[in-house]
Amino acid sequence: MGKPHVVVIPYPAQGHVIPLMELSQNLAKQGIKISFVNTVFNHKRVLDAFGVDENGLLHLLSVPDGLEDGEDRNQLGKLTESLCQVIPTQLKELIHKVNGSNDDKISCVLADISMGLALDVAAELGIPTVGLWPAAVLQLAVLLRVPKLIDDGLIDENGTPLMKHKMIQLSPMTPSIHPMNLVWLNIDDSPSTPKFMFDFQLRNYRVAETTNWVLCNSSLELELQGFKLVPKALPIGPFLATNRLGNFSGNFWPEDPTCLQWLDQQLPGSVIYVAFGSFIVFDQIQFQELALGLEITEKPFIWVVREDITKGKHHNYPKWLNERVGNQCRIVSWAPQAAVLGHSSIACFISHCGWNSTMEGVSNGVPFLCWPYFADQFLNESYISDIWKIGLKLQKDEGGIIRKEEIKSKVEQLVGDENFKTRAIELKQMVTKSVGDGGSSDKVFKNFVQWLKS
Ligand SMILES: O=c1ccn([C@@H]2O[C@H](COP(=O)(O)OP(=O)(O)O[C@H]3O[C@H](CO)[C@@H](O)[C@H](O)[C@H]3O)[C@@H](O)[C@H]2O)c(=O)[nH]1
Repeated sequence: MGKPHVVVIPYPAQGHVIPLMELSQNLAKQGIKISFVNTVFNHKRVLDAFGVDENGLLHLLSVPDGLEDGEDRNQLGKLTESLCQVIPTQLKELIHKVNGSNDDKISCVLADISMGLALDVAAELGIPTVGLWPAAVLQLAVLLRVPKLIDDGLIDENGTPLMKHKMIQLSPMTPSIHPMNLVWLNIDDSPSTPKFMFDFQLRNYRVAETTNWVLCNSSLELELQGFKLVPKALPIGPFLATNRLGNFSGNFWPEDPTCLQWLDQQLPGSVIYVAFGSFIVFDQIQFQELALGLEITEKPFIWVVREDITKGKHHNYPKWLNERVGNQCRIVSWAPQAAVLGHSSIACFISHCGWNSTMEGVSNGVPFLCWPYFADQFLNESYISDIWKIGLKLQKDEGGIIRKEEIKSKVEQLVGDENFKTRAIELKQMVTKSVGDGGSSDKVFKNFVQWLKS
Protein backbone atom coordinates (compact mmCIF):
# COMPACT_ATOMS: atom_id res chain seq x y z
CA MET A 1 0.00 0.00 0.00
CA GLY A 2 1.23 3.54 -0.81
CA LYS A 3 1.04 6.63 1.35
CA PRO A 4 -2.36 7.68 2.70
CA HIS A 5 -3.69 10.40 0.41
CA VAL A 6 -5.90 13.17 1.82
CA VAL A 7 -7.74 15.76 -0.28
CA VAL A 8 -8.05 18.95 1.79
CA ILE A 9 -10.68 21.58 0.97
CA PRO A 10 -10.95 24.90 2.85
CA TYR A 11 -13.79 27.42 2.62
CA PRO A 12 -12.33 30.10 0.31
CA ALA A 13 -11.47 32.78 2.89
CA GLN A 14 -8.13 33.63 4.50
CA GLY A 15 -9.15 32.65 8.02
CA HIS A 16 -10.02 29.17 6.69
CA VAL A 17 -7.19 28.57 4.22
CA ILE A 18 -4.45 29.30 6.79
CA PRO A 19 -5.52 26.76 9.46
CA LEU A 20 -6.24 24.03 6.90
CA MET A 21 -2.85 24.67 5.32
CA GLU A 22 -1.21 24.45 8.72
CA LEU A 23 -2.88 21.12 9.48
CA SER A 24 -1.95 19.89 6.01
CA GLN A 25 1.71 20.77 6.56
CA ASN A 26 1.65 18.86 9.84
CA LEU A 27 0.06 15.82 8.20
CA ALA A 28 2.47 15.93 5.27
CA LYS A 29 5.38 15.83 7.73
CA GLN A 30 3.92 12.55 9.01
CA GLY A 31 4.20 11.03 5.56
CA ILE A 32 0.64 11.72 4.40
CA LYS A 33 0.16 12.81 0.80
CA ILE A 34 -1.92 16.00 0.69
CA SER A 35 -3.80 17.39 -2.32
CA PHE A 36 -4.82 20.88 -1.21
CA VAL A 37 -7.73 22.34 -3.18
CA ASN A 38 -8.14 26.11 -3.26
CA THR A 39 -10.47 28.02 -5.53
CA VAL A 40 -8.72 29.18 -8.70
CA PHE A 41 -8.87 32.76 -7.41
CA ASN A 42 -7.24 31.94 -4.06
CA HIS A 43 -4.76 29.48 -5.60
CA LYS A 44 -3.36 32.35 -7.64
CA ARG A 45 -3.23 34.68 -4.64
CA VAL A 46 -1.42 32.13 -2.52
CA LEU A 47 1.15 31.49 -5.23
CA ASP A 48 1.55 35.21 -5.98
CA ALA A 49 2.12 35.89 -2.28
CA PHE A 50 4.69 33.19 -1.71
CA GLY A 51 5.83 31.62 -4.96
CA VAL A 52 6.08 27.84 -5.10
CA ASP A 53 5.93 25.64 -2.03
CA GLU A 54 9.65 25.15 -1.68
CA ASN A 55 9.40 22.15 0.60
CA GLY A 56 7.14 20.61 -1.99
CA LEU A 57 5.14 18.98 0.75
CA LEU A 58 1.70 19.78 -0.63
CA HIS A 59 0.11 19.21 -4.02
CA LEU A 60 -1.70 22.45 -4.76
CA LEU A 61 -4.83 22.11 -6.89
CA SER A 62 -7.75 24.38 -7.70
CA VAL A 63 -11.39 24.48 -8.75
CA PRO A 64 -13.36 27.53 -9.98
CA ASP A 65 -15.61 29.36 -7.49
CA GLY A 66 -18.12 30.23 -10.21
CA LEU A 67 -17.67 34.03 -9.95
CA GLU A 68 -16.33 36.18 -12.77
CA ASP A 69 -12.96 37.96 -12.66
CA GLY A 70 -13.33 41.20 -10.74
CA GLU A 71 -16.42 40.12 -8.78
CA ASP A 72 -16.30 40.87 -5.06
CA ARG A 73 -15.38 37.70 -3.15
CA ASN A 74 -15.89 39.51 0.16
CA GLN A 75 -19.65 39.35 -0.42
CA LEU A 76 -19.86 36.07 1.41
CA GLY A 77 -23.53 35.43 0.63
CA LYS A 78 -22.91 35.75 -3.08
CA LEU A 79 -19.67 33.75 -2.98
CA THR A 80 -21.33 30.96 -1.03
CA GLU A 81 -24.34 30.76 -3.35
CA SER A 82 -21.96 30.46 -6.27
CA LEU A 83 -19.97 27.71 -4.52
CA CYS A 84 -23.17 25.75 -3.94
CA GLN A 85 -23.84 25.83 -7.65
CA VAL A 86 -20.44 24.92 -9.03
CA ILE A 87 -18.48 22.98 -6.40
CA PRO A 88 -20.30 19.62 -6.52
CA THR A 89 -19.64 19.08 -10.23
CA GLN A 90 -16.15 20.60 -10.20
CA LEU A 91 -15.10 18.57 -7.22
CA LYS A 92 -16.36 15.31 -8.61
CA GLU A 93 -14.26 15.88 -11.73
CA LEU A 94 -11.21 16.76 -9.67
CA ILE A 95 -11.62 13.72 -7.44
CA HIS A 96 -11.86 11.44 -10.47
CA LYS A 97 -8.67 13.01 -11.82
CA VAL A 98 -6.56 12.76 -8.66
CA ASN A 99 -7.87 9.38 -7.51
CA GLY A 100 -4.86 7.56 -8.85
CA SER A 101 -3.81 3.96 -9.02
CA ASN A 102 -4.16 1.58 -6.07
CA ASP A 103 -0.97 3.05 -4.63
CA ASP A 104 -2.33 6.55 -4.69
CA LYS A 105 -6.05 6.20 -3.97
CA ILE A 106 -7.72 8.97 -1.99
CA SER A 107 -7.96 7.79 1.61
CA CYS A 108 -10.29 10.55 2.71
CA VAL A 109 -11.58 14.05 2.01
CA LEU A 110 -10.85 16.48 4.83
CA ALA A 111 -12.95 19.59 4.35
CA ASP A 112 -13.83 22.67 6.27
CA ILE A 113 -17.22 22.11 7.86
CA SER A 114 -18.23 25.36 6.14
CA MET A 115 -17.70 23.36 2.93
CA GLY A 116 -20.23 20.69 3.86
CA LEU A 117 -21.05 20.46 0.17
CA ALA A 118 -17.58 19.03 -0.45
CA LEU A 119 -18.12 16.47 2.29
CA ASP A 120 -21.43 15.53 0.66
CA VAL A 121 -19.67 14.92 -2.65
CA ALA A 122 -17.06 12.69 -1.00
CA ALA A 123 -19.72 10.70 0.85
CA GLU A 124 -21.64 10.23 -2.39
CA LEU A 125 -18.47 8.83 -3.99
CA GLY A 126 -17.96 6.47 -1.05
CA ILE A 127 -14.84 8.25 0.22
CA PRO A 128 -14.38 8.60 4.01
CA THR A 129 -14.86 12.15 5.28
CA VAL A 130 -13.33 14.35 7.95
CA GLY A 131 -14.77 17.74 8.97
CA LEU A 132 -12.47 20.45 10.27
CA TRP A 133 -13.95 23.34 12.24
CA PRO A 134 -11.53 26.30 12.21
CA ALA A 135 -13.28 28.26 14.97
CA ALA A 136 -14.38 27.83 18.58
CA VAL A 137 -16.18 24.57 19.27
CA LEU A 138 -18.77 26.66 21.10
CA GLN A 139 -19.71 28.20 17.78
CA LEU A 140 -20.49 24.71 16.53
CA ALA A 141 -22.53 24.12 19.68
CA VAL A 142 -24.64 27.17 18.83
CA LEU A 143 -25.58 25.61 15.48
CA LEU A 144 -26.44 22.35 17.23
CA ARG A 145 -28.72 24.29 19.57
CA VAL A 146 -30.70 26.04 16.81
CA PRO A 147 -33.82 23.81 17.09
CA LYS A 148 -33.98 24.63 20.79
CA LEU A 149 -33.47 28.35 20.13
CA ILE A 150 -36.46 28.14 17.79
CA ASP A 151 -38.53 26.17 20.35
CA ASP A 152 -37.68 28.69 23.05
CA GLY A 153 -38.85 31.54 20.80
CA LEU A 154 -35.42 33.19 20.68
CA ILE A 155 -35.21 33.00 16.88
CA ASP A 156 -37.71 32.14 14.17
CA GLU A 157 -37.45 29.43 11.49
CA ASN A 158 -35.38 31.81 9.34
CA GLY A 159 -32.83 32.48 12.07
CA THR A 160 -34.19 35.98 12.74
CA PRO A 161 -33.85 37.00 16.40
CA LEU A 162 -37.22 37.43 18.11
CA MET A 163 -36.07 38.50 21.55
CA LYS A 164 -33.45 41.07 20.75
CA HIS A 165 -32.21 41.60 24.28
CA LYS A 166 -32.23 38.12 25.76
CA MET A 167 -28.68 36.78 25.81
CA ILE A 168 -28.08 33.19 24.70
CA GLN A 169 -26.10 31.15 27.22
CA LEU A 170 -25.47 27.52 26.36
CA SER A 171 -23.94 26.56 29.68
CA PRO A 172 -23.08 28.51 32.85
CA MET A 173 -19.34 28.61 32.12
CA THR A 174 -19.43 29.57 28.44
CA PRO A 175 -19.70 33.03 26.88
CA SER A 176 -23.17 34.46 26.42
CA ILE A 177 -24.15 35.54 22.92
CA HIS A 178 -26.29 38.51 21.96
CA PRO A 179 -28.97 37.31 19.49
CA MET A 180 -28.13 40.12 17.10
CA ASN A 181 -24.57 38.75 16.88
CA LEU A 182 -25.52 35.25 15.78
CA VAL A 183 -23.09 34.03 13.19
CA TRP A 184 -25.40 34.09 10.16
CA LEU A 185 -26.35 37.75 10.71
CA ASN A 186 -24.46 40.92 9.64
CA ILE A 187 -22.59 39.15 6.86
CA ASP A 188 -23.15 41.46 3.93
CA ASP A 189 -25.63 43.95 2.59
CA SER A 190 -27.99 41.67 0.71
CA PRO A 191 -31.35 41.22 2.51
CA SER A 192 -31.51 37.55 1.51
CA THR A 193 -28.07 36.68 2.94
CA PRO A 194 -28.99 35.98 6.60
CA LYS A 195 -31.64 33.40 5.68
CA PHE A 196 -29.39 31.83 3.04
CA MET A 197 -26.41 31.63 5.41
CA PHE A 198 -28.62 30.32 8.23
CA ASP A 199 -29.82 27.41 6.07
CA PHE A 200 -26.31 26.88 4.68
CA GLN A 201 -24.69 26.66 8.11
CA LEU A 202 -27.33 24.33 9.49
CA ARG A 203 -26.91 22.08 6.51
CA ASN A 204 -23.14 22.06 7.07
CA TYR A 205 -23.64 21.15 10.66
CA ARG A 206 -25.87 18.21 9.71
CA VAL A 207 -23.27 16.97 7.21
CA ALA A 208 -20.69 17.07 10.00
CA GLU A 209 -22.85 14.68 12.01
CA THR A 210 -22.16 11.97 9.44
CA THR A 211 -18.40 12.44 8.93
CA ASN A 212 -15.87 9.94 10.31
CA TRP A 213 -14.22 12.67 12.39
CA VAL A 214 -14.94 16.23 13.47
CA LEU A 215 -11.71 17.98 14.34
CA CYS A 216 -11.60 21.44 15.87
CA ASN A 217 -8.82 24.03 15.91
CA SER A 218 -9.12 24.50 19.65
CA SER A 219 -8.07 22.73 22.83
CA LEU A 220 -9.73 21.16 25.87
CA GLU A 221 -7.84 23.57 28.09
CA LEU A 222 -9.53 26.51 26.35
CA GLU A 223 -13.03 25.15 25.82
CA LEU A 224 -13.75 22.22 28.11
CA GLN A 225 -17.45 23.13 28.44
CA GLY A 226 -17.78 23.72 24.70
CA PHE A 227 -16.39 20.25 23.92
CA LYS A 228 -18.88 18.74 26.39
CA LEU A 229 -21.67 20.32 24.35
CA VAL A 230 -20.42 18.75 21.08
CA PRO A 231 -19.14 15.30 22.06
CA LYS A 232 -18.26 14.33 18.51
CA ALA A 233 -15.85 17.26 18.07
CA LEU A 234 -12.24 16.55 19.05
CA PRO A 235 -9.64 19.23 19.86
CA ILE A 236 -6.59 19.22 17.62
CA GLY A 237 -5.27 22.77 18.05
CA PRO A 238 -4.47 25.47 18.31
CA PHE A 239 -2.50 24.97 15.13
CA LEU A 240 0.69 26.21 16.06
CA ALA A 241 1.35 29.68 16.25
CA THR A 242 4.94 30.17 16.95
CA ASN A 243 6.57 31.24 13.77
CA ARG A 244 5.20 30.68 10.34
CA LEU A 245 7.67 33.05 8.73
CA GLY A 246 9.23 31.54 5.66
CA ASN A 247 6.80 28.63 5.83
CA PHE A 248 4.30 28.07 3.06
CA SER A 249 1.31 29.19 5.09
CA GLY A 250 -1.45 30.02 2.62
CA ASN A 251 -1.32 33.81 3.04
CA PHE A 252 -3.22 35.78 0.39
CA TRP A 253 -0.77 38.69 0.66
CA PRO A 254 3.05 38.72 0.91
CA GLU A 255 4.27 39.21 4.47
CA ASP A 256 6.42 42.24 5.24
CA PRO A 257 9.22 40.79 7.42
CA THR A 258 10.92 44.16 8.08
CA CYS A 259 8.65 44.81 11.05
CA LEU A 260 10.41 41.97 12.88
CA GLN A 261 13.77 43.71 12.62
CA TRP A 262 12.12 46.91 13.78
CA LEU A 263 10.61 45.00 16.73
CA ASP A 264 14.11 43.84 17.69
CA GLN A 265 14.98 47.47 18.37
CA GLN A 266 12.02 48.15 20.66
CA LEU A 267 11.86 47.70 24.42
CA PRO A 268 10.41 44.44 25.76
CA GLY A 269 6.65 44.60 26.20
CA SER A 270 6.32 48.09 24.71
CA VAL A 271 4.65 47.74 21.29
CA ILE A 272 0.94 47.63 20.41
CA TYR A 273 0.15 45.28 17.51
CA VAL A 274 -2.98 46.32 15.58
CA ALA A 275 -4.55 43.98 13.01
CA PHE A 276 -8.05 43.11 11.88
CA GLY A 277 -7.61 39.94 9.85
CA SER A 278 -8.33 39.61 6.18
CA PHE A 279 -11.80 40.88 5.79
CA ILE A 280 -12.85 43.92 7.75
CA VAL A 281 -13.37 47.24 6.00
CA PHE A 282 -13.34 50.52 7.96
CA ASP A 283 -15.22 53.67 7.12
CA GLN A 284 -13.02 56.77 6.99
CA ILE A 285 -14.25 58.21 10.29
CA GLN A 286 -13.43 55.08 12.25
CA PHE A 287 -10.12 54.66 10.43
CA GLN A 288 -9.08 58.22 11.36
CA GLU A 289 -10.22 57.77 14.93
CA LEU A 290 -8.12 54.63 15.27
CA ALA A 291 -5.09 56.47 13.89
CA LEU A 292 -5.64 59.32 16.36
CA GLY A 293 -6.17 56.88 19.21
CA LEU A 294 -2.87 55.15 18.45
CA GLU A 295 -1.17 58.54 18.33
CA ILE A 296 -2.35 59.62 21.78
CA THR A 297 -1.28 56.38 23.43
CA GLU A 298 2.26 57.64 22.77
CA LYS A 299 3.35 54.02 22.42
CA PRO A 300 5.16 52.40 19.52
CA PHE A 301 2.91 50.27 17.34
CA ILE A 302 2.69 48.03 14.29
CA TRP A 303 -0.51 48.57 12.37
CA VAL A 304 -1.58 46.25 9.56
CA VAL A 305 -3.29 48.41 6.94
CA ARG A 306 -4.35 46.09 4.12
CA GLU A 307 -4.73 47.74 0.73
CA ASP A 308 -8.48 47.20 0.96
CA ILE A 309 -8.98 48.09 4.62
CA THR A 310 -10.98 51.27 3.92
CA LYS A 311 -13.83 52.00 1.56
CA GLY A 312 -12.13 53.64 -1.43
CA LYS A 313 -8.50 52.99 -2.20
CA HIS A 314 -6.75 55.89 -0.52
CA HIS A 315 -6.20 55.86 3.19
CA ASN A 316 -6.59 59.25 4.64
CA TYR A 317 -3.81 59.15 7.21
CA PRO A 318 -3.48 62.03 9.63
CA LYS A 319 -0.39 64.15 8.96
CA TRP A 320 1.56 63.17 12.05
CA LEU A 321 1.54 59.54 11.02
CA ASN A 322 3.95 59.93 8.15
CA GLU A 323 6.38 61.67 10.45
CA ARG A 324 6.35 58.84 12.97
CA VAL A 325 6.34 55.92 10.56
CA GLY A 326 9.68 54.16 10.46
CA ASN A 327 10.70 55.61 13.74
CA GLN A 328 8.06 55.13 16.38
CA CYS A 329 5.66 52.99 14.44
CA ARG A 330 5.36 50.69 11.47
CA ILE A 331 2.56 50.38 8.97
CA VAL A 332 2.57 47.21 6.94
CA SER A 333 0.10 45.87 4.44
CA TRP A 334 0.43 42.29 5.78
CA ALA A 335 2.52 41.17 8.75
CA PRO A 336 4.05 37.83 9.62
CA GLN A 337 1.46 37.89 12.39
CA ALA A 338 2.27 34.73 14.33
CA ALA A 339 5.94 35.75 14.50
CA VAL A 340 5.07 39.30 15.49
CA LEU A 341 2.86 38.07 18.32
CA GLY A 342 5.66 35.79 19.50
CA HIS A 343 8.12 38.71 19.75
CA SER A 344 9.09 39.85 23.23
CA SER A 345 8.57 43.54 22.35
CA ILE A 346 4.81 43.11 21.96
CA ALA A 347 2.71 44.54 24.80
CA CYS A 348 -0.81 43.91 23.53
CA PHE A 349 -2.92 43.10 20.48
CA ILE A 350 -5.77 45.30 19.21
CA SER A 351 -7.73 42.65 17.33
CA HIS A 352 -11.04 41.94 15.61
CA CYS A 353 -10.97 38.60 17.47
CA GLY A 354 -11.05 36.30 14.45
CA TRP A 355 -10.45 32.80 15.83
CA ASN A 356 -7.01 32.40 14.25
CA SER A 357 -5.86 35.75 15.62
CA THR A 358 -7.32 34.80 18.98
CA MET A 359 -5.45 31.49 18.98
CA GLU A 360 -2.21 33.16 17.89
CA GLY A 361 -2.46 35.77 20.65
CA VAL A 362 -3.35 33.12 23.25
CA SER A 363 -0.51 30.80 22.17
CA ASN A 364 1.93 33.66 22.64
CA GLY A 365 0.61 34.98 25.96
CA VAL A 366 -0.46 38.36 24.57
CA PRO A 367 -3.28 40.42 26.20
CA PHE A 368 -6.02 41.74 23.88
CA LEU A 369 -8.10 44.82 23.23
CA CYS A 370 -11.18 43.44 21.51
CA TRP A 371 -12.74 45.11 18.50
CA PRO A 372 -15.12 42.53 16.96
CA TYR A 373 -17.11 43.15 13.79
CA PHE A 374 -19.16 40.12 12.84
CA ALA A 375 -19.49 36.35 12.65
CA ASP A 376 -17.94 34.50 15.60
CA GLN A 377 -15.88 37.51 16.69
CA PHE A 378 -18.25 38.57 19.50
CA LEU A 379 -18.19 35.10 20.95
CA ASN A 380 -14.39 35.11 20.80
CA GLU A 381 -14.33 38.54 22.42
CA SER A 382 -16.38 37.15 25.26
CA TYR A 383 -13.97 34.23 25.71
CA ILE A 384 -11.06 36.68 25.85
CA SER A 385 -12.56 39.22 28.21
CA ASP A 386 -15.24 37.39 30.26
CA ILE A 387 -13.97 33.81 30.49
CA TRP A 388 -10.18 33.80 30.15
CA LYS A 389 -9.89 37.41 31.39
CA ILE A 390 -6.89 38.20 29.20
CA GLY A 391 -8.31 41.29 27.55
CA LEU A 392 -10.74 44.20 27.55
CA LYS A 393 -13.65 45.17 25.31
CA LEU A 394 -13.55 48.48 23.47
CA GLN A 395 -16.85 50.36 23.78
CA LYS A 396 -18.51 52.29 20.96
CA ASP A 397 -20.07 55.71 21.52
CA GLU A 398 -23.75 56.42 20.70
CA GLY A 399 -22.79 56.98 17.07
CA GLY A 400 -21.26 53.49 16.86
CA ILE A 401 -17.67 54.77 16.78
CA ILE A 402 -14.81 53.65 19.00
CA ARG A 403 -13.28 56.99 19.94
CA LYS A 404 -9.61 57.82 20.36
CA GLU A 405 -10.01 58.50 24.10
CA GLU A 406 -11.51 55.03 24.57
CA ILE A 407 -8.55 53.47 22.75
CA LYS A 408 -6.01 55.36 24.86
CA SER A 409 -7.78 54.65 28.12
CA LYS A 410 -8.21 50.91 27.46
CA VAL A 411 -4.61 50.51 26.30
CA GLU A 412 -3.46 52.12 29.54
CA GLN A 413 -5.79 49.98 31.63
CA LEU A 414 -4.63 46.81 29.86
CA VAL A 415 -0.89 47.33 29.98
CA GLY A 416 -1.06 49.01 33.39
CA ASP A 417 -2.55 45.93 35.04
CA GLU A 418 -0.03 43.08 35.25
CA ASN A 419 -2.85 40.59 35.96
CA PHE A 420 -3.81 40.52 32.28
CA LYS A 421 -0.30 39.53 31.27
CA THR A 422 -0.02 37.00 34.08
CA ARG A 423 -3.25 35.28 33.07
CA ALA A 424 -2.25 35.39 29.39
CA ILE A 425 1.04 33.64 30.21
CA GLU A 426 -0.79 31.00 32.27
CA LEU A 427 -3.15 30.33 29.38
CA LYS A 428 -0.22 30.15 26.96
CA GLN A 429 1.41 27.52 29.15
CA MET A 430 -1.74 25.39 29.22
CA VAL A 431 -2.22 25.65 25.48
CA THR A 432 1.43 24.89 24.78
CA LYS A 433 1.05 21.73 26.85
CA SER A 434 -2.02 20.63 24.91
CA VAL A 435 -0.20 20.72 21.56
CA GLY A 436 3.08 19.45 23.00
CA ASP A 437 4.10 15.80 23.04
CA GLY A 438 1.40 13.76 24.80
CA GLY A 439 -0.92 16.76 25.33
CA SER A 440 -4.67 16.49 24.74
CA SER A 441 -4.62 17.93 21.21
CA ASP A 442 -1.42 16.11 20.31
CA LYS A 443 -3.04 12.79 21.22
CA VAL A 444 -5.97 13.49 18.90
CA PHE A 445 -3.56 14.43 16.11
CA LYS A 446 -1.57 11.21 16.57
CA ASN A 447 -4.73 9.07 16.69
CA PHE A 448 -5.92 10.75 13.54
CA VAL A 449 -2.64 10.06 11.74
CA GLN A 450 -2.83 6.47 12.94
CA TRP A 451 -6.35 6.17 11.51
CA LEU A 452 -5.18 7.58 8.18
CA LYS A 453 -2.36 5.06 8.04
CA SER A 454 -4.46 2.06 9.11
O1 LIG B 1 -1.11 41.07 8.75
C1 LIG B 1 -1.63 39.96 8.93
C2 LIG B 1 -2.96 39.81 9.38
C3 LIG B 1 -3.44 38.54 9.56
N1 LIG B 1 -2.67 37.45 9.29
C4 LIG B 1 -3.19 36.09 9.48
O2 LIG B 1 -4.47 35.97 8.90
C5 LIG B 1 -5.27 35.10 9.67
C6 LIG B 1 -6.56 35.82 9.95
O3 LIG B 1 -7.48 34.93 10.49
P1 LIG B 1 -8.56 35.40 11.58
O4 LIG B 1 -7.92 36.10 12.68
O5 LIG B 1 -9.36 34.19 11.96
O6 LIG B 1 -9.43 36.49 10.84
P2 LIG B 1 -10.30 36.51 9.47
O7 LIG B 1 -9.39 36.57 8.33
O8 LIG B 1 -11.20 37.65 9.64
O9 LIG B 1 -11.08 35.11 9.52
C7 LIG B 1 -12.42 34.70 9.26
O10 LIG B 1 -12.41 33.29 9.59
C8 LIG B 1 -12.18 32.97 10.97
C9 LIG B 1 -12.16 31.45 11.12
O11 LIG B 1 -13.42 30.91 10.83
C10 LIG B 1 -13.25 33.62 11.85
O12 LIG B 1 -12.96 33.37 13.21
C11 LIG B 1 -13.27 35.13 11.57
O13 LIG B 1 -14.28 35.75 12.36
C12 LIG B 1 -13.52 35.38 10.09
O14 LIG B 1 -13.57 36.76 9.80
C13 LIG B 1 -4.48 34.77 10.93
O15 LIG B 1 -3.90 33.48 10.84
C14 LIG B 1 -3.36 35.81 10.94
O16 LIG B 1 -2.14 35.37 11.49
C15 LIG B 1 -1.37 37.59 8.87
O17 LIG B 1 -0.65 36.60 8.66
N2 LIG B 1 -0.89 38.85 8.70
